[in-house]
Amino acid sequence: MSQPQYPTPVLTLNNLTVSYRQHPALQHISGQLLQGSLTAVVGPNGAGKSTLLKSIAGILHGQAYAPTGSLPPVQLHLPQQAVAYLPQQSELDRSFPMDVRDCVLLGLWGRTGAWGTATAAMLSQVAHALHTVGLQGFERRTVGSLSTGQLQRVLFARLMVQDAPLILLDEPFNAVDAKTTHSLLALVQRWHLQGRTVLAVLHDDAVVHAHFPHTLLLARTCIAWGPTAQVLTPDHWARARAMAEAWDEQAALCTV
Ligand SMILES: Nc1ncnc2c1ncn2[C@@H]1O[C@H](COP(=O)(O)OP(=O)(O)OP(=O)(O)O)[C@@H](O)[C@H]1O
Repeated sequence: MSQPQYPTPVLTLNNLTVSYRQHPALQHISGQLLQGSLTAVVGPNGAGKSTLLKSIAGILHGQAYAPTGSLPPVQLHLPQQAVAYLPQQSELDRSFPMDVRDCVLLGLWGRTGAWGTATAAMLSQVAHALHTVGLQGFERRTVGSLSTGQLQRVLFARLMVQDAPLILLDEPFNAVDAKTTHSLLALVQRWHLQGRTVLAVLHDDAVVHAHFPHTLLLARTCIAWGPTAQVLTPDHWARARAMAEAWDEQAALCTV
């Protein structure tokens, strides 16, 4: 008799709360990401979307905790190395003197080691990834000389070689033209079909409706999380915007 197939969680959030210097940025987020799911994270500016991704990627500069309960606030059911993270471009130092090939090779860091040499197989993986994103021949260009869209393609090539089961994308299509967005969305779709789990911060509801079956709507707390059509309703957005209007960046420090 065959066993029933239960969806496997790759990530559980247990009452995740994050504060930066005692100012809360996220509060009481609980839920699970199931293996192979494709989920958008949306919400007003300052809603805590990037904070959520950084908490999962393990690169948070704030404090993450669970105010109640004994479980860890972010429970990855995968090793941390199994998580690939694409930061917002504004967080990258483009003046760093690195060429495109080395930038993509960083995705293989775990296999080359800090001072390791890239093998012919690795270089061929890099060439293949650059070809897939339409940047063959760009290997020796410095990252600082690329347009925003070209750099985003390079970073997607890096994610490809990283070959991670959980992929976090922070505003992957920001300042990227429609043609590039279209080809990067095709890559996201391919990752989804390969069974990878993808969580992406997005600002364009039309893109979310068209390509992301699940959505988490954040306004420092969870407004709704589930099938996209049930989450992106006018009522939910009105609640999220009303909460955003009430945020006070100068509020007194939380001492609880
Ligand atoms: N390193 C930090 N130090 C102090 N406060 C921070 C830090 N990072 C974020 N914040 C604050 O936390 C809150 C949530 O920020 P976050 O960047 O996570 O929101 P977001 O939803 O990604 O916003 P946006 O849509 O504008 O990118 C904001 O009030 C922000 O100012």
